[in-house]
Amino acid sequence: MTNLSVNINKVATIRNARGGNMPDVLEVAQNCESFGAQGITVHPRPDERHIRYSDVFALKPLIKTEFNIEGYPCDAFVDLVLKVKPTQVTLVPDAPDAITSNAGWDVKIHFDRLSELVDIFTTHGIRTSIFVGTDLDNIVLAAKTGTDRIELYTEPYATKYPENREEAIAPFIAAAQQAKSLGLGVNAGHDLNLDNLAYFNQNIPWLDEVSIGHALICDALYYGLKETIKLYKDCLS
Ligand SMILES: CC(=O)[C@@H](O)[C@H](O)COP(=O)(O)O
Ligand SMILES: NCC(=O)COP(=O)(O)O
Repeated sequence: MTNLSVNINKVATIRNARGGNMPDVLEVAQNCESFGAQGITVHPRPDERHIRYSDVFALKPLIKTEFNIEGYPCDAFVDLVLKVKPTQVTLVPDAPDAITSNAGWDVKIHFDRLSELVDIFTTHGIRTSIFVGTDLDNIVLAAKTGTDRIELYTEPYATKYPENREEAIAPFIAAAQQAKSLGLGVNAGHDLNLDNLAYFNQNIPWLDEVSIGHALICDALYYGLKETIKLYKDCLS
């Protein structure tokens, strides 16, 4: 079974628009769990334009499922993760001014730093995941860092899916097979939604986890959070 981790960044974006505490991201995270989400994902960025570092500390004692912190490993991020000790840290190579994540790591270029980070987090009992595209050699190098998992960057899949889903999924099946053969767990995320998720999951049945934020929070406007989480979990069953 593939776990659903709900990324609550967008909930914080709405809260931050008015400066108060509505919606309450802590309450929403707990609601997601009680409605069946198997994890909560946050992606704090240096400008704290959505999830704030203080939210991450406040969430930690409340999250009863898997807590996944994603982000670019600047010193402040590494310090945050080591203090909070989530279940999983996902290392993402996005620039501070990126609107959203737009690529996976080039592991060859960043191999030494990624290996060092994996070692540090592993020593502290935190599962590690490295955000990557579908290049097979890059996944071999990711495995050599000692990471537990990779997260496949699924934006190219989501973009191509409406025109040709067989072509869209092919490189992701190959990448996930490569990861599996190297003993890596496989996560996936970015732009997954109610249209494209079931097909992705059916074609990669050994997928461990998807983290979904933008589309899921938008769908919750129409269906409500409880029904939306059920609809996403139905895609993963
Ligand atoms: C790594 C990844 O794909 C997601 O964490 C994505 O970056 C979500 O962040 P936003 O909600 O800020 O777009
Ligand atoms: N890791 C991907 C994630 O957390 C959510 O991405 P998106 O669904 O907001 O595109």
